[in-house]
Amino acid sequence: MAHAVPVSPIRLPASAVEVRGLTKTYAGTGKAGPKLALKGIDLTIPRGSLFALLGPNGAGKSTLINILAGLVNKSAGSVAIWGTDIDEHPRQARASIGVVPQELNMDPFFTPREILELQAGLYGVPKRERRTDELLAAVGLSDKADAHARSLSGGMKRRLMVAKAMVHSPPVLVLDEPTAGVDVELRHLLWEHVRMLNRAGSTVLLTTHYLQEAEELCDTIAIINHGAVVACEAKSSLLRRVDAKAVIMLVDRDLDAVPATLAGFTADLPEPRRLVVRYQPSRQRIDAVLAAVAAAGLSIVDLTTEQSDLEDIFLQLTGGAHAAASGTGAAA
Ligand SMILES: Nc1ncnc2c1ncn2[C@@H]1O[C@H](COP(=O)(O)OP(=O)(O)OP(=O)(O)O)[C@@H](O)[C@H]1O
Repeated sequence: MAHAVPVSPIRLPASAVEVRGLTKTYAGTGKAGPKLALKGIDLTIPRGSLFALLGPNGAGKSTLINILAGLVNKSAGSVAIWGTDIDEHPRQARASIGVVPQELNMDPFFTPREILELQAGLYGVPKRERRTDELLAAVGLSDKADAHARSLSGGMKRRLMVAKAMVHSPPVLVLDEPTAGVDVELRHLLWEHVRMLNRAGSTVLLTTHYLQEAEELCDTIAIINHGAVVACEAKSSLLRRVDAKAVIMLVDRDLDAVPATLAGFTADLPEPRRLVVRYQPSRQRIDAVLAAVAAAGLSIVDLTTEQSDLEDIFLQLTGGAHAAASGTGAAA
């Protein structure tokens, strides 16, 4: 009688990346003394997440990414990528991660197909397992497969870099400033592409100076400042951290001053008919604001509300030492 062979479940790591007590001190050069770039950080990147790493210039983002990529040696602490310790099994750890660097470094005389084939060779991917055509199609470059890389636009080159980082099918993909310097339209295309990769199962870690990019694209956000992690949590919980909302009302008559009925709130009168009332949603309700306006005998003609965004939280957590810009602007 045949016995059923127990099927062993595929073992997936609890988290995509686990960083514990990670420290990096760069040796001093010339007059400059040693630089402590990472101060014993702990960081967990959940499996399947679309994770943003934010921080002002010099915070330590590139240092962290370069350690993950095996390009910079850590001074202390441990790093596991897809469950593999980078010290114990460096090759296996490196095979679990694909890094798209900021600079578009590629040989201009090779074609996208050749670039992907070379990269696959570098990672020892056997010919029959290569997915060159599939990857070119995935990044929308099938029709450029045999064109010289120098003839590609900046956006095409960036997409080719993403394909290049994926030739060895790493479960973790790191994108360093993926949309730096690209126009708004292309940025949206790249975002869509990153979402698609994430839906297809890749854990994506990206660094960005565009706070809007992190807010729109990512589900988990870490902020580092001066080599330390100052926040690492789900975007929704991070956004709830700043407990402040504003309600802006246009009222039916001119006022000389903020009505006394609004004494329990922080209120301004920027124009005779425009009242701005700030409140803390955790302990105050918008009904109370509206009731206080009604109690002053005013009718509301129009009303809008404003909520704190990632920029407020970023500035609060990094000490505002940094001129962040929202919208399409850069935070650097
Ligand atoms: N090779 C190096 N030698 C000495 N110091 C370095 C070296 N690389 C980085 N640093 C320093 O380490 C700190 C962290 O730098 P890092 O490049 O990791 O920051 P970052 O967050 O990536 O900044 P940016 O947003 O400007 O890219 C900075 O003070 C930087 O000057």
